[in-house]
Amino acid sequence: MEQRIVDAIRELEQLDEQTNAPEPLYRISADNGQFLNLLVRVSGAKRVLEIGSSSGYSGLYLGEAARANGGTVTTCELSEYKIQLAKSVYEKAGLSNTISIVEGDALETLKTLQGPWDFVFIDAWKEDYPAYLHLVWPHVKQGGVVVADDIISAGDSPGIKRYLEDVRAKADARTVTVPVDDGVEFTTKL
Ligand SMILES: C[S@@+](CC[C@H](N)C(=O)[O-])C[C@H]1O[C@@H](n2cnc3c(N)ncnc32)[C@H](O)[C@@H]1O
Repeated sequence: MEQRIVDAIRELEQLDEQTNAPEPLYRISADNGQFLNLLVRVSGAKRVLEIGSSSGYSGLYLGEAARANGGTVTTCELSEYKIQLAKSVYEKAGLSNTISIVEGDALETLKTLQGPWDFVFIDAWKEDYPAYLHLVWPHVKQGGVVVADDIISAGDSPGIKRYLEDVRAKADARTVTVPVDDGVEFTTKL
């Protein structure tokens, strides 16, 4: 990975350790980041959507891979603090031409975004996961991928339970839980 992307990743890891940050970052782990980066690379995804940018940490892994594929990342966030933080992080990493932030409530902004999506990463509040699946699935291309985070760590939450029921009930999906870090649900559209 390019040094300035590695530096941006390290900077956010250090910020995450500070107890006086204005808002918790709730970032994925470095292992999960590497996993997402590899998934985007091997799938050749060019149109990547992320729901829940936070500080931009996961976006760095997604953006590096999407750019290698000649693609872009669209990422949704509603916290003003995190939007500004992510923007500066993408800039420092040299990824601001690759990653664009859609500001506002993703439950609304997603209705305005054009698919098709090759790759979708869902990592916002867990109770909204079923709604996100409902909103994005029609816009996921055939052979496209949806990855949802915290499937094991938040497995008791009603949102995650419902998400798993819904995704497993889809006739046009194949899906599996992968125990990387907090656990991700990896789904492809048939
Ligand atoms: C778990 S954090 C995302 C972490 C990020 N993917 C990472 O690993 O760096 C969830 C983020 O989703 C955002 N979020 C929650 N609900 C949202 C909504 N309805 N629209 C947009 N962003 C939302 C929160 O503000 C928070 O920053």
